[in-house]
Amino acid sequence: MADEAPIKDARRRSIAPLARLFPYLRRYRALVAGALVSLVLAAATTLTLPVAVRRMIDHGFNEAQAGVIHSYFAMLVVIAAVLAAASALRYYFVITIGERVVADLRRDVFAHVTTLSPAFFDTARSGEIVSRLTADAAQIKSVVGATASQALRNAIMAIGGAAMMVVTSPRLSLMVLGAIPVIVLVLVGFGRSVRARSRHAQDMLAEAGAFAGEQIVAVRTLQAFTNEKLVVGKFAAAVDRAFLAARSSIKARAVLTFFAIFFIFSSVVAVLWFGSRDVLSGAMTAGTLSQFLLYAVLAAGALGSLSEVWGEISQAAGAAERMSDILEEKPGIAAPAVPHPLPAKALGAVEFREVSFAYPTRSDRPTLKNLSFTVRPGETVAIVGPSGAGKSTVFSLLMRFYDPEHGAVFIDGVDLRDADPLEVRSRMAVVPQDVAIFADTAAANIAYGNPVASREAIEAAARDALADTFLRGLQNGYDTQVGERGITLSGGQRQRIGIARAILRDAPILLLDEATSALDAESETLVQSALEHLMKGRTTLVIAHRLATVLKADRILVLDDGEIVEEGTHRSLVQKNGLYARLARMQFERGADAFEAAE
Ligand SMILES: Nc1ncnc2c1ncn2[C@@H]1O[C@H](COP(=O)(O)OP(=O)(O)OP(=O)(O)O)[C@@H](O)[C@H]1O
Repeated sequence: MADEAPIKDARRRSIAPLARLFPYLRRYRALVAGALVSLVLAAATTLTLPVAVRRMIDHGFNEAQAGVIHSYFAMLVVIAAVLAAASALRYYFVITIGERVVADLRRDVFAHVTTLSPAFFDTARSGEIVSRLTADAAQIKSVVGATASQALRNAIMAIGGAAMMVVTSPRLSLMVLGAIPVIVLVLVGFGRSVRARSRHAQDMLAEAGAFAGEQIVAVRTLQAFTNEKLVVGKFAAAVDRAFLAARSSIKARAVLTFFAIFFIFSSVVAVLWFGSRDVLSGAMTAGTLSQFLLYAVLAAGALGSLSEVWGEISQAAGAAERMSDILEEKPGIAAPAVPHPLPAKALGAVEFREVSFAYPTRSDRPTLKNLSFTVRPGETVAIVGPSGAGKSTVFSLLMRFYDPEHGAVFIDGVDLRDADPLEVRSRMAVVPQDVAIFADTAAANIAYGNPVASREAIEAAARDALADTFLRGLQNGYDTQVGERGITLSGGQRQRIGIARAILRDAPILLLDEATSALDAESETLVQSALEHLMKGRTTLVIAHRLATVLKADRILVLDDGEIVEEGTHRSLVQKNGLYARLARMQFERGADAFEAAE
């Protein structure tokens, strides 16, 4: 690990990551060709101007050749028209390419992020990933869309200008040539420091963005704990750090610009000084000196802007690298080359065989220890245990969000590691404790369980989940916007949406994580009835927090510290008077009467 950092640093300094964009550019060959043609045309037209100027100075300004000067001006107008058209086309092609490429890149990065396993998200901050999709992508867009073409135009102008300088006066050109190594050295030296600083600035900005994102998502908690001042202070400090980092990068760039322009123009002045002596001695015409000077100014200006543009290009290289880092992130969980198909007719049998597991972020502490149990098709098994016992982890392994370290998990006799995770998950429907509601219509939220479901199917699922009545009561019924920027649903309503989603998914295995938050009696009855409907004919694993649920379960597994410590029915476990009996007395207080009755 230790020697990896310098390699990465060396790689970071280069603009090589931009090469990752070539496959995207290749898709739009016609646009790229159009951009290149108009670019070269614009540069070539500009390069003809000094010749026209020399001719006007040497031949134009005397009475005898008044006709010639008219035709020269007419030609200049034509050149201006070509230059204008070529520049406009270049703008169109180049900006379109930039937008197109970045749209593709954004889509690919987002698509890739959705394939990454939860282990990646355990350590990555979602705000940072969003910043890759927005800030970094915007930076790449400006480079692909404008800076790259500016760089190319300046390169053409610099090379073309230099070539024309040699053509115009080889002697003066030689002098300029002497100055170039000095200039290049300065540019390269400062360029490095500018890039390092701007990368740092970008990192700082991403950090501030991630912090703000986190707080905004949790704004209710933030306000409830009246931590506005604290949080604003922290954000202000983060923004200030980003500003200071940006200022240091700007300073370095300003210094770079000073040296670039000073060196380049002072060498032009020196050349002019020598050239003027040649004109005085008659070795050169005034027009030729003007032509040489104009080429020198064009070439020098182009070099100067190249140095500026270079900073932006390397910034974008940093952005491209961060985006490709995400693209290169291999999903920890992937289908094998030849996935073992699950039986065509799903049974819904589940088995954990000697499963041991530790989260990658806490590899020293096993969360599940040698866990073995089976669930027969159609059976309802409740998992009960103290907080942190590993109940949710069992679900995560079953959905193959993580792989066990030892042992294996089977569905219908197939080891999950041999199957395609998409197929495995498509056999399951999950109702989590906290149902995620997306900013969309109520109908679309239910259809998340099966995006191709018909409107009738959605409404039928809502009826079965006992959500139909309250949905119809909303302002626009099923088409009411819910979630962010829409109406907020109550806990019980969210759960029933979650249940409707699971009904629509119609999967043979059902994973229920009962909400711990207390619903009022009426909501609870509704949710319970909806669940009963959902569980019919399916294998159900339920993390149980309610007496009604454990009473109905065929079997109860009692989990403690990653191990099954007891197993049986409510009655047998209460009689055993072990951990379950203790938990039941504490957890099921609300249903105390029923509890007594069941005993
Ligand atoms: N993504 C994660 N990374 C690291 N550790 C985790 C992760 N998720 C859970 N844990 C840890 O694993 C242990 C088991 O967690 P799990 O969520 O499975 O417990 P649980 O029985 O479902 O608890 P609760 O009833 O409180 O939800 C806990 O100690 C928890 O801190």
